[in-house]
Amino acid sequence: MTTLSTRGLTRSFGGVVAVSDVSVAFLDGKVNGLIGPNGSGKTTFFNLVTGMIRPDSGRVLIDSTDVTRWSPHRIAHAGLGRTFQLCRVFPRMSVLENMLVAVRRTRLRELLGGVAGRADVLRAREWLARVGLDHLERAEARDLSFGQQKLLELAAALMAEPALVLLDEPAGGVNPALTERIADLVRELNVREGRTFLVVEHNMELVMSLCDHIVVFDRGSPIAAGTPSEVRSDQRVLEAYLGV
Ligand SMILES: Nc1ncnc2c1ncn2[C@@H]1O[C@H](COP(=O)(O)OP(=O)(O)OP(=O)(O)O)[C@@H](O)[C@H]1O
Repeated sequence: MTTLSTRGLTRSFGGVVAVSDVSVAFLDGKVNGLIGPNGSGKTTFFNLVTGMIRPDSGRVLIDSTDVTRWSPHRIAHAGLGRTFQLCRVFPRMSVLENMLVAVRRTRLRELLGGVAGRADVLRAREWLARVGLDHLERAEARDLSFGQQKLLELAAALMAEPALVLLDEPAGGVNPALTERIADLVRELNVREGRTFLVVEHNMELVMSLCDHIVVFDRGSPIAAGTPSEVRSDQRVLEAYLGV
């Protein structure tokens, strides 16, 4: 099990405090949700915990290890994988190559010039089959639909076998059928393999049906946390969304 928590995490951009004194803990082995109105600091929070940007103050902990100033690469090695809101695949590489690059990025040996091993190719094909993209392994990533690219990005993140997976708007811009496939995959990876998820998502129906535990941000800070039904009936959450 891998526990992600923060203590007093803070980050400003110019005069805007995007993430303000955030101390939260996510639940091991569960699907955690992070929701909040536009601009409430969710993506900045993701970027802070994955080492993409540095906090002004505060700490990020994986289990009891302080990973606050670690590089994204080192944090990935500690078991934390992620996808991006706007999806990051290599457009001119094939689907299979995208999967293998993901492995190489996490392994120094291969960065220094190795060719992907047979075992990696087999594993890549297994993941592609699990996300339903195996028939497209030779296609260039840019020829996939946006939803398929998101599935590819998720499959590539899974090549590193992360214990904890952060998904930034997995359903954003994705059609309902692919959204359902992504949701099924998250459930399966969570229930069968015990992987922990942290999902930022604007699709409330999906968040409420997928997540066990939800943290709600407003103006850079958590204002509520609990089960979907607890959060849904919380007055502060309703006010934040209605902008009252
Ligand atoms: N690189 C940046 N430079 C300047 N301001 C930024 C930067 N990144 C984020 N912000 C500001 O920080 C605040 C939080 O933004 P952030 O993108 O983290 O929110 P969010 O909850 O992910 O929003 P959304 O739901 O729209 O994706 C916003 O006011 C945003 O304008």
